[in-house]
Amino acid sequence: MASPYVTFNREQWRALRASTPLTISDEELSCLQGLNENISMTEVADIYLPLSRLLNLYVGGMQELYQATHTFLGNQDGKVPFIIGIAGSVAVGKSTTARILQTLLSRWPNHPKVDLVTTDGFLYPNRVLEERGIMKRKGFPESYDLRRFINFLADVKSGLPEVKAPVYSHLVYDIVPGEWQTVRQPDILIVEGLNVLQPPKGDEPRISEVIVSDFFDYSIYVHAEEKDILEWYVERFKLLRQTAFSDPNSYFRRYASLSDEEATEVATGIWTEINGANLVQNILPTRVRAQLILNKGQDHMVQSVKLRKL
Ligand SMILES: Nc1ncnc2c1ncn2[C@@H]1O[C@H](COP(=O)(O)OP(=O)(O)O)[C@@H](O)[C@H]1O
Ligand SMILES: CC(C)(COP(=O)(O)O)[C@@H](O)C(=O)NCCC(=O)O
Repeated sequence: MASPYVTFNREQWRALRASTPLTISDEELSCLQGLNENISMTEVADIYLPLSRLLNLYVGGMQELYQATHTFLGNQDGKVPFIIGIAGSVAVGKSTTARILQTLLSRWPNHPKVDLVTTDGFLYPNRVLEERGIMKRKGFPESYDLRRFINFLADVKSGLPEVKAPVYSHLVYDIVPGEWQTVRQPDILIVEGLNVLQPPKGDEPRISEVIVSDFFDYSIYVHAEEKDILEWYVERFKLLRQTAFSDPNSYFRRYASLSDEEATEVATGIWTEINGANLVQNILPTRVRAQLILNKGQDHMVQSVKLRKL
Protein backbone atom coordinates (compact mmCIF):
# COMPACT_ATOMS: atom_id res chain seq x y z
CA MET A 1 0.00 0.00 0.00
CA ALA A 2 1.34 3.47 -0.85
CA SER A 3 2.17 5.63 2.16
CA PRO A 4 -0.34 8.39 2.86
CA TYR A 5 2.59 10.61 3.94
CA VAL A 6 5.16 12.74 2.11
CA THR A 7 8.48 12.69 4.00
CA PHE A 8 10.77 15.72 4.24
CA ASN A 9 14.30 15.69 5.61
CA ARG A 10 15.46 18.76 7.57
CA GLU A 11 16.76 20.61 4.53
CA GLN A 12 13.63 20.01 2.47
CA TRP A 13 11.40 21.05 5.36
CA ARG A 14 13.46 24.14 6.15
CA ALA A 15 13.14 25.27 2.54
CA LEU A 16 9.36 25.43 2.94
CA ARG A 17 9.82 28.45 5.12
CA ALA A 18 11.35 30.41 2.24
CA SER A 19 8.27 31.42 0.32
CA THR A 20 6.90 33.52 3.17
CA PRO A 21 9.30 35.89 4.85
CA LEU A 22 9.15 35.01 8.52
CA THR A 23 11.23 36.94 10.93
CA ILE A 24 11.43 36.66 14.66
CA SER A 25 12.31 39.50 17.00
CA ASP A 26 14.91 39.30 19.79
CA GLU A 27 12.11 39.66 22.30
CA GLU A 28 10.26 36.66 20.84
CA LEU A 29 13.47 34.67 20.76
CA SER A 30 14.08 35.24 24.45
CA CYS A 31 10.46 34.39 25.17
CA LEU A 32 10.95 31.03 23.42
CA GLN A 33 14.20 30.44 25.26
CA GLY A 34 12.30 31.12 28.47
CA LEU A 35 9.92 28.26 27.66
CA ASN A 36 12.75 25.76 27.69
CA GLU A 37 16.37 26.80 28.00
CA ASN A 38 17.50 23.77 26.00
CA ILE A 39 15.66 24.75 22.81
CA SER A 40 18.02 25.46 19.98
CA MET A 41 17.07 28.53 17.98
CA THR A 42 18.17 26.78 14.78
CA GLU A 43 15.50 24.24 15.59
CA VAL A 44 12.86 26.94 15.96
CA ALA A 45 13.85 28.53 12.65
CA ASP A 46 14.23 25.30 10.66
CA ILE A 47 11.37 23.22 12.00
CA TYR A 48 8.81 25.21 13.96
CA LEU A 49 8.62 28.34 11.78
CA PRO A 50 7.73 26.35 8.63
CA LEU A 51 5.23 24.39 10.74
CA SER A 52 3.63 27.60 12.00
CA ARG A 53 3.37 28.78 8.39
CA LEU A 54 1.61 25.56 7.36
CA LEU A 55 -0.80 25.85 10.29
CA ASN A 56 -1.43 29.51 9.51
CA LEU A 57 -2.52 28.53 5.99
CA TYR A 58 -4.90 25.92 7.40
CA VAL A 59 -6.38 28.33 9.94
CA GLY A 60 -6.80 31.02 7.26
CA GLY A 61 -8.59 28.49 5.03
CA MET A 62 -10.97 27.53 7.80
CA GLN A 63 -11.69 31.12 8.74
CA GLU A 64 -12.67 31.84 5.12
CA LEU A 65 -14.99 28.84 5.07
CA TYR A 66 -16.75 30.01 8.23
CA GLN A 67 -17.01 33.50 6.79
CA ALA A 68 -18.65 32.04 3.67
CA THR A 69 -21.22 30.24 5.83
CA HIS A 70 -21.95 33.42 7.80
CA THR A 71 -22.39 35.42 4.61
CA PHE A 72 -24.70 32.77 3.20
CA LEU A 73 -26.80 32.62 6.38
CA GLY A 74 -26.65 36.39 6.88
CA ASN A 75 -25.75 36.04 10.57
CA GLN A 76 -22.86 36.91 12.82
CA ASP A 77 -22.37 33.78 14.89
CA GLY A 78 -19.56 33.62 17.47
CA LYS A 79 -16.03 32.66 16.61
CA VAL A 80 -15.21 28.96 16.18
CA PRO A 81 -11.72 28.07 17.43
CA PHE A 82 -9.38 26.05 15.22
CA ILE A 83 -8.30 23.06 17.32
CA ILE A 84 -4.85 21.45 17.02
CA GLY A 85 -4.17 18.12 18.79
CA ILE A 86 -0.60 17.21 19.81
CA ALA A 87 0.00 13.55 20.72
CA GLY A 88 3.02 11.47 21.74
CA SER A 89 4.67 9.64 24.64
CA VAL A 90 5.32 10.99 28.13
CA ALA A 91 8.62 12.99 27.95
CA VAL A 92 8.86 13.06 24.14
CA GLY A 93 8.53 16.86 24.14
CA LYS A 94 4.79 17.47 23.62
CA SER A 95 4.59 20.38 26.07
CA THR A 96 7.67 22.02 24.61
CA THR A 97 6.35 21.64 21.05
CA ALA A 98 2.94 22.95 22.12
CA ARG A 99 4.40 26.01 23.84
CA ILE A 100 6.68 26.86 20.90
CA LEU A 101 3.73 26.61 18.52
CA GLN A 102 1.52 28.65 20.84
CA THR A 103 4.11 31.46 20.84
CA LEU A 104 4.76 31.33 17.09
CA LEU A 105 1.11 31.05 16.06
CA SER A 106 0.09 34.00 18.21
CA ARG A 107 2.33 36.24 16.07
CA TRP A 108 0.08 35.91 13.03
CA PRO A 109 -2.41 38.81 12.77
CA ASN A 110 -5.40 36.65 11.78
CA HIS A 111 -5.16 34.42 14.89
CA PRO A 112 -3.48 36.24 17.77
CA LYS A 113 -5.27 34.47 20.62
CA VAL A 114 -3.87 30.96 21.05
CA ASP A 115 -4.78 28.93 24.15
CA LEU A 116 -3.23 25.69 25.34
CA VAL A 117 -4.89 22.93 27.33
CA THR A 118 -3.23 19.72 28.54
CA THR A 119 -5.31 16.58 28.84
CA ASP A 120 -4.04 15.71 32.33
CA GLY A 121 -6.85 17.95 33.66
CA PHE A 122 -9.24 15.26 32.47
CA LEU A 123 -7.59 12.46 34.47
CA TYR A 124 -9.86 11.11 37.20
CA PRO A 125 -8.86 12.39 40.66
CA ASN A 126 -6.63 10.00 42.67
CA ARG A 127 -9.63 9.15 44.89
CA VAL A 128 -11.46 7.66 41.89
CA LEU A 129 -8.31 5.97 40.51
CA GLU A 130 -7.73 4.40 43.94
CA GLU A 131 -11.36 3.21 44.21
CA ARG A 132 -11.00 1.56 40.82
CA GLY A 133 -7.55 0.12 41.62
CA ILE A 134 -5.91 1.93 38.70
CA MET A 135 -3.47 4.33 40.44
CA LYS A 136 -0.64 2.71 38.49
CA ARG A 137 -2.47 3.26 35.22
CA LYS A 138 -2.25 7.07 35.08
CA GLY A 139 -2.16 8.09 31.43
CA PHE A 140 -3.79 4.83 30.21
CA PRO A 141 -7.15 5.29 28.44
CA GLU A 142 -9.19 4.15 31.47
CA SER A 143 -7.61 6.84 33.70
CA TYR A 144 -9.34 9.71 31.83
CA ASP A 145 -12.86 11.02 32.19
CA LEU A 146 -13.41 10.82 28.45
CA ARG A 147 -17.01 12.00 28.56
CA ARG A 148 -15.95 15.17 30.35
CA PHE A 149 -13.14 15.75 27.87
CA ILE A 150 -15.45 15.27 24.86
CA ASN A 151 -18.02 17.65 26.39
CA PHE A 152 -15.30 20.23 26.91
CA LEU A 153 -14.21 20.02 23.26
CA ALA A 154 -17.81 20.11 22.01
CA ASP A 155 -18.46 23.26 24.07
CA VAL A 156 -15.32 24.97 22.77
CA LYS A 157 -16.12 24.02 19.18
CA SER A 158 -19.68 25.23 19.47
CA GLY A 159 -18.33 28.71 20.21
CA LEU A 160 -19.44 29.08 23.86
CA PRO A 161 -18.04 32.31 25.33
CA GLU A 162 -16.46 30.53 28.33
CA VAL A 163 -15.55 26.86 28.80
CA LYS A 164 -13.81 25.52 31.90
CA ALA A 165 -11.26 22.69 32.06
CA PRO A 166 -10.20 21.04 35.35
CA VAL A 167 -6.56 21.49 36.38
CA TYR A 168 -4.02 18.76 37.25
CA SER A 169 -0.99 19.43 39.44
CA HIS A 170 2.19 17.44 38.80
CA LEU A 171 3.38 18.64 42.20
CA VAL A 172 0.58 17.08 44.23
CA TYR A 173 0.06 14.39 41.55
CA ASP A 174 -3.69 14.96 41.55
CA ILE A 175 -6.52 17.10 40.19
CA VAL A 176 -6.72 20.38 42.11
CA PRO A 177 -10.23 20.65 43.56
CA GLY A 178 -12.01 23.90 42.66
CA GLU A 179 -9.31 25.09 40.24
CA TRP A 180 -10.18 25.67 36.57
CA GLN A 181 -8.62 26.87 33.38
CA THR A 182 -11.11 29.01 31.46
CA VAL A 183 -11.02 29.00 27.67
CA ARG A 184 -12.63 32.14 26.20
CA GLN A 185 -13.14 31.82 22.45
CA PRO A 186 -9.51 31.70 21.33
CA ASP A 187 -8.68 31.83 17.62
CA ILE A 188 -6.73 28.60 18.09
CA LEU A 189 -6.85 26.01 20.87
CA ILE A 190 -3.91 23.59 21.18
CA VAL A 191 -4.83 20.39 23.01
CA GLU A 192 -1.80 18.40 24.13
CA GLY A 193 -1.74 14.93 25.69
CA LEU A 194 -1.01 11.24 25.44
CA ASN A 195 -4.48 10.21 24.52
CA VAL A 196 -5.67 12.75 21.96
CA LEU A 197 -5.63 10.42 18.95
CA GLN A 198 -7.11 7.44 20.73
CA PRO A 199 -9.82 5.39 18.98
CA PRO A 200 -13.17 4.51 20.61
CA LYS A 201 -12.99 2.14 23.58
CA GLY A 202 -13.49 -1.58 23.00
CA ASP A 203 -12.80 -3.74 19.98
CA GLU A 204 -15.96 -2.87 18.10
CA PRO A 205 -16.18 0.88 17.49
CA ARG A 206 -19.79 2.04 17.67
CA ILE A 207 -20.89 4.08 14.67
CA SER A 208 -22.55 6.76 16.79
CA GLU A 209 -19.52 7.25 19.04
CA VAL A 210 -17.81 10.63 18.95
CA ILE A 211 -14.05 10.53 19.56
CA VAL A 212 -11.65 13.25 20.67
CA SER A 213 -9.96 13.69 17.29
CA ASP A 214 -13.33 14.41 15.63
CA PHE A 215 -12.92 17.90 17.09
CA PHE A 216 -9.46 18.50 15.67
CA ASP A 217 -8.81 20.62 12.62
CA TYR A 218 -5.21 19.44 12.63
CA SER A 219 -3.21 16.79 14.49
CA ILE A 220 0.50 16.35 15.19
CA TYR A 221 2.32 13.32 16.62
CA VAL A 222 5.73 13.88 18.24
CA HIS A 223 7.81 10.74 17.75
CA ALA A 224 11.23 9.50 18.94
CA GLU A 225 12.87 6.13 19.61
CA GLU A 226 11.79 4.73 22.97
CA LYS A 227 15.40 4.46 24.19
CA ASP A 228 15.85 8.22 23.62
CA ILE A 229 12.55 9.09 25.31
CA LEU A 230 13.52 6.97 28.32
CA GLU A 231 16.81 8.89 28.55
CA TRP A 232 14.92 12.24 28.51
CA TYR A 233 12.48 10.89 31.10
CA VAL A 234 15.30 9.82 33.45
CA GLU A 235 17.11 13.14 32.89
CA ARG A 236 13.98 15.14 33.73
CA PHE A 237 13.30 12.93 36.78
CA LYS A 238 16.83 13.61 38.09
CA LEU A 239 16.42 17.36 37.62
CA LEU A 240 13.10 17.29 39.47
CA ARG A 241 14.97 16.22 42.64
CA GLN A 242 16.29 19.78 43.01
CA THR A 243 13.02 21.44 42.04
CA ALA A 244 9.53 19.93 42.33
CA PHE A 245 10.45 16.88 44.44
CA SER A 246 12.05 19.13 47.09
CA ASP A 247 8.87 21.14 47.54
CA PRO A 248 7.17 20.29 50.86
CA ASN A 249 3.86 19.84 48.98
CA SER A 250 5.30 17.35 46.53
CA TYR A 251 3.70 13.92 46.33
CA PHE A 252 7.21 12.63 45.52
CA ARG A 253 9.15 14.23 48.42
CA ARG A 254 10.75 10.84 49.11
CA TYR A 255 12.49 11.01 45.72
CA ALA A 256 14.29 14.31 46.46
CA SER A 257 17.12 12.62 48.37
CA LEU A 258 17.81 9.80 45.89
CA SER A 259 21.35 9.46 44.55
CA ASP A 260 21.91 9.59 40.78
CA GLU A 261 22.02 5.83 40.64
CA GLU A 262 18.87 5.35 42.74
CA ALA A 263 17.01 8.03 40.73
CA THR A 264 17.90 6.28 37.47
CA GLU A 265 16.65 3.00 38.88
CA VAL A 266 13.35 4.43 40.19
CA ALA A 267 12.65 6.42 36.99
CA THR A 268 13.44 3.41 34.78
CA GLY A 269 11.10 1.30 36.93
CA ILE A 270 8.21 3.81 36.53
CA TRP A 271 8.95 3.96 32.83
CA THR A 272 8.86 0.21 32.36
CA GLU A 273 5.78 -0.35 34.49
CA ILE A 274 3.68 2.64 33.36
CA ASN A 275 4.83 5.09 30.68
CA GLY A 276 6.74 2.70 28.40
CA ALA A 277 3.94 0.12 28.52
CA ASN A 278 1.40 2.84 27.73
CA LEU A 279 3.53 4.06 24.81
CA VAL A 280 3.68 0.62 23.22
CA GLN A 281 0.09 -0.44 23.94
CA ASN A 282 -1.88 2.77 23.47
CA ILE A 283 0.08 5.75 22.17
CA LEU A 284 2.32 4.56 19.33
CA PRO A 285 -0.58 2.76 17.60
CA THR A 286 -2.30 6.16 17.20
CA ARG A 287 0.59 7.70 15.24
CA VAL A 288 -0.92 6.61 11.90
CA ARG A 289 -3.88 8.92 12.48
CA ALA A 290 -1.82 12.12 12.78
CA GLN A 291 -1.80 14.60 9.92
CA LEU A 292 1.82 15.44 10.66
CA ILE A 293 4.59 13.48 12.39
CA LEU A 294 7.74 15.10 13.83
CA ASN A 295 10.56 12.52 14.09
CA LYS A 296 13.05 13.58 16.76
CA GLY A 297 16.63 12.32 17.08
CA GLN A 298 18.62 11.66 20.24
CA ASP A 299 19.60 15.35 20.53
CA HIS A 300 15.91 16.47 20.34
CA MET A 301 16.48 17.82 16.82
CA VAL A 302 13.76 16.90 14.31
CA GLN A 303 15.32 14.66 11.66
CA SER A 304 12.33 14.34 9.38
CA VAL A 305 8.74 15.50 9.03
CA LYS A 306 5.95 13.40 7.59
CA LEU A 307 2.96 15.23 6.17
CA ARG A 308 -0.27 13.52 5.25
CA LYS A 309 -1.12 14.08 1.61
CA LEU A 310 -4.86 13.86 2.23
N1 LIG B 1 13.11 20.76 21.42
C1 LIG B 1 13.73 20.43 22.56
N2 LIG B 1 15.04 20.71 22.73
C2 LIG B 1 15.68 20.37 23.88
N3 LIG B 1 15.09 19.74 24.93
C3 LIG B 1 13.79 19.43 24.82
C4 LIG B 1 13.03 19.75 23.63
N4 LIG B 1 11.76 19.30 23.80
C5 LIG B 1 11.73 18.73 25.03
N5 LIG B 1 12.92 18.79 25.64
C6 LIG B 1 13.25 18.25 26.99
O1 LIG B 1 12.75 16.88 27.06
C7 LIG B 1 12.02 16.66 28.27
C8 LIG B 1 10.58 16.29 27.96
O2 LIG B 1 9.94 17.40 27.35
P1 LIG B 1 8.42 17.83 27.66
O3 LIG B 1 8.08 18.91 26.68
O4 LIG B 1 8.25 18.12 29.12
O5 LIG B 1 7.70 16.45 27.30
P2 LIG B 1 6.19 15.93 27.45
O6 LIG B 1 5.29 17.11 27.52
O7 LIG B 1 5.97 15.13 26.20
O8 LIG B 1 6.17 15.07 28.70
C9 LIG B 1 12.17 17.92 29.09
O9 LIG B 1 13.23 17.73 30.00
C10 LIG B 1 12.49 19.00 28.07
O10 LIG B 1 13.28 20.02 28.63
C1 LIG C 1 0.04 13.08 33.88
C2 LIG C 1 0.48 12.11 32.79
C3 LIG C 1 -0.47 10.91 32.75
C4 LIG C 1 0.45 12.83 31.41
O1 LIG C 1 -0.84 13.28 31.10
P1 LIG C 1 -1.35 14.08 29.75
O2 LIG C 1 -1.25 15.58 29.99
O3 LIG C 1 -0.50 13.69 28.58
O4 LIG C 1 -2.78 13.67 29.60
C5 LIG C 1 1.94 11.63 33.01
O5 LIG C 1 2.83 12.69 33.02
C6 LIG C 1 2.10 10.83 34.33
O6 LIG C 1 2.14 11.38 35.40
N1 LIG C 1 2.20 9.49 34.23
C7 LIG C 1 2.20 8.62 35.37
C8 LIG C 1 3.56 8.00 35.67
C9 LIG C 1 4.64 9.03 36.01
O7 LIG C 1 4.64 9.54 37.14
O8 LIG C 1 5.46 9.33 35.13
